[in-house]
Amino acid sequence: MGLVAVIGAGVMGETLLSGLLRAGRAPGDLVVAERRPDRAAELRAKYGVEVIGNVEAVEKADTVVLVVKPQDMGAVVDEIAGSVKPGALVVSLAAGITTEFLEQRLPAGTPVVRVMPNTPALVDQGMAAISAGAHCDDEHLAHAESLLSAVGKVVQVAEKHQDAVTAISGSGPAYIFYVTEAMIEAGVFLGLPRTTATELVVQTLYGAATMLRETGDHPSVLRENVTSPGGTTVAALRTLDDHKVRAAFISALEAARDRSHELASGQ
Ligand SMILES: NC(=O)C1=CN([C@@H]2O[C@H](COP(=O)(O)OP(=O)(O)OC[C@H]3O[C@@H](n4cnc5c(N)ncnc54)[C@H](O)[C@@H]3O)[C@@H](O)[C@H]2O)C=CC1
Ligand SMILES: O=C(O)[C@@H]1CCC=N1
Repeated sequence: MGLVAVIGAGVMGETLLSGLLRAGRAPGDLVVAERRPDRAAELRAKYGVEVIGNVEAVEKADTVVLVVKPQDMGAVVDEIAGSVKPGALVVSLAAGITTEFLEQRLPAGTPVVRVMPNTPALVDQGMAAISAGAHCDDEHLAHAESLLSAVGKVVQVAEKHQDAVTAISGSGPAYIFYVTEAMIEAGVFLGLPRTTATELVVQTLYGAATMLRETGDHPSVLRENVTSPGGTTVAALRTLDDHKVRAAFISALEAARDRSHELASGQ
């Protein structure tokens, strides 16, 4: 894999950087480029990594990982294109940005992998989907996979599915945190102390997620097991249906999918 350059170290860039270090990669095997000087200093102090300019980082990197916002991607790629080492792999973690967008701006034949990660990578429980660009071989894909598997699961998907993946697992943690907040507020409304409500909700989510993963049972089966006839759960679920929560989820994820698609055009 050689030297890895992380270009853009905000939330997602730091998540990947910290995961690679946790997985045993030496700080000397990584360089970071970050536009904000205060952030650069923070990362240098926290991780002992070299933080340098975009071009300088790319010049020496065998793998270039782009983690800037989709809206900044065109400017960054135009800046670094002339400095990418022949044979270096370019990996993009940006929502919406296609491999074609990058290939058109990079030297002809540059291998590009598009990745959609998510923030649970911070606790090594990430979910990343990867797609090959036009000049990628199996070795390039394996290389990108090994980078992301340091912080969680990795699946390969056809690039046409990446906007849907972004809507589901890329943005997904936010929906879960939103539901968590709503359940905690409901607990407070029902008179529970906030700390108690929080502990109940977080452990319930963790337990339910663990059941889904460990039993492999369909969520409908697991939900039915909680839903006693004429009981409390069915009363709550009926109210959720009255408020069209299931339909709202479908519309919400459709909006995220569409927004991901729009981001490709720099909007
Ligand atoms: N936050 C998330 O949950 C996820 C984010 N992503 C993708 O990761 C990318 C970054 O997102 P976040 O980390 O959330 O954003 P962010 O705003 O926290 O980080 C972006 C970083 O790039 C830096 N930057 C901007 N222009 C630069 C330049 N020209 N040179 C060097 N550094 C530059 C910024 O200073 C900032 O620190 C986006 O493309 C996003 O679609 C993908 C999946 C999940
Ligand atoms: O909200 C966003 O655009 C990024 C991509 C997926 C998660 N966060």
